Amino acid sequence: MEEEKKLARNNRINIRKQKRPKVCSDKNGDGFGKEKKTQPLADITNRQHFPRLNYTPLESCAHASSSQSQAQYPNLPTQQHLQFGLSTSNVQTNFLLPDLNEIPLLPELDDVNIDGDVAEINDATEDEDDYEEAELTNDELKNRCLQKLENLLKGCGRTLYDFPTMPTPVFNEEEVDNTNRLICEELRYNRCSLSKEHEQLLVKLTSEQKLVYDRIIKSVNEDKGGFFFLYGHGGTGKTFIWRTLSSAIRCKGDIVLTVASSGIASLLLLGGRTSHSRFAIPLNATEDSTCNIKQGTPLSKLIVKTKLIIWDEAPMMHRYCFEALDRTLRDILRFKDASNLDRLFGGKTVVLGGDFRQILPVIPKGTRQDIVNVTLNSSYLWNHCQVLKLTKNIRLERNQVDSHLNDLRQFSDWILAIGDGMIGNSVDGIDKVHIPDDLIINNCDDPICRLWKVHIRIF
Ligand SMILES: Nc1ncnc2c1ncn2[C@@H]1O[C@H](COP(=O)(O)OP(=O)(O)OP(=O)(O)O)[C@@H](O)[C@H]1O
Repeated sequence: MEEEKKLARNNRINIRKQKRPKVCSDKNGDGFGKEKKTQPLADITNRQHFPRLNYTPLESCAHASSSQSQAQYPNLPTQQHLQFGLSTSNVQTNFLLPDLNEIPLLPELDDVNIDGDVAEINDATEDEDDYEEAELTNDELKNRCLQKLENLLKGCGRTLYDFPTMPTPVFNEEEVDNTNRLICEELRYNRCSLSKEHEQLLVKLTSEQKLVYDRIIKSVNEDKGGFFFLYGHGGTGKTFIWRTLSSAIRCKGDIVLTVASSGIASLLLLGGRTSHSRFAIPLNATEDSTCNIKQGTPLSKLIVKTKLIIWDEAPMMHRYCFEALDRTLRDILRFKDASNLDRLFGGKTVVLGGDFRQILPVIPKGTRQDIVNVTLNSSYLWNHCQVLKLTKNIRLERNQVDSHLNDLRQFSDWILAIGDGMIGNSVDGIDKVHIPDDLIINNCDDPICRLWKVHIRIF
């Protein structure tokens, strides 16, 4: 027993000390004992399957292939399972990239694609790789691979520039920050299917929806910033426009942040979050509050890269929340361009949406005046806001077969008229609205049961 433990300990030590793999497999996978050949990087990257590969850090390849070969060839000494070597003192270029074709033990390549789960194969890189699923072009994939190698080498006090035959990565500000989990999450969408979705949604837009879409997309494309409010009552297609806008931008590999004032509303948005959670808005925002986002953090980098911010159900939020976001974006984005300090939301395109007839901010025991004072349109921001309107209730129009369509139309018009202050008399500051008889449940023993039956009948 002691002997076995000693042997195992020696094996581990030998593996760690090993500066380069002593053996590797050949094309047939059974050629242990041959020296590893040096291959130019281009031979490897130009192979047909390469674009489908998720890049895998060297340690992962070594780990994955090593454990699989152990499963297949249990009788081989442990060292012979290690197929790649990366020494802290002596890195050989021919070991930097796994020779994927020539190592059949490196698991099924079809499983290791850009949508795949290297992380599942390799526990060691689970945290690191599970967000690296953004769709990449061949060049981006190659560059990421090289960036990762460069980072690994830097950890060893070396650099790819030490190896003249190796290509070098491009690191620049606009480059995808693949260590930023927040950015990677926002780039994870399937661009191809989003592009198709966008085409389908775009042709369906009504003329007033198309006008709204064009205004916002123009602002995003020109990158000059803009502050919009999309005003439309229920069923006019606000969510439909959010989907069209976000698919248009995301299918190009750009970032849209979709938030809503409430958790339930955020569920209707693809990638939606609550605004408090996404922008770290203080729970009790005051007149001078800023969001809890520090310069240089992953969240601030995500915001810098964002093309469009969509904020649904905005009217129910206290105006201090929007003002806090405005101050924070100016502060973050002034480092990109000093003039952003003087621009609304730091020059980002921000679209809020909702209906002021619906829920307004809740002020405990507040008067009407208190509530009006804290709504968005009492903010300094509102003076700079471009209000876009949707008026046609598409939800109703799509239900033309519904035998209760007329009832629904009447009810919808009546509710809107109340919201617009067209119905009701003001007596001593209190508005009184007459409810039509057909909407009142009279003479009933069990009103809740009756209401339930009526509700089911109509909807
Ligand atoms: N141009 C369109 N073509 C086809 N269907 C549409 C169109 N616009 C909206 N719809 C449909 O109408 C319904 C209502 O739209 P949507 O949910 O976007 O409205 P909304 O303004 O967000 O409503 P609410 O405020 O109640 O959430 C949805 O089923 C949506 O798919």
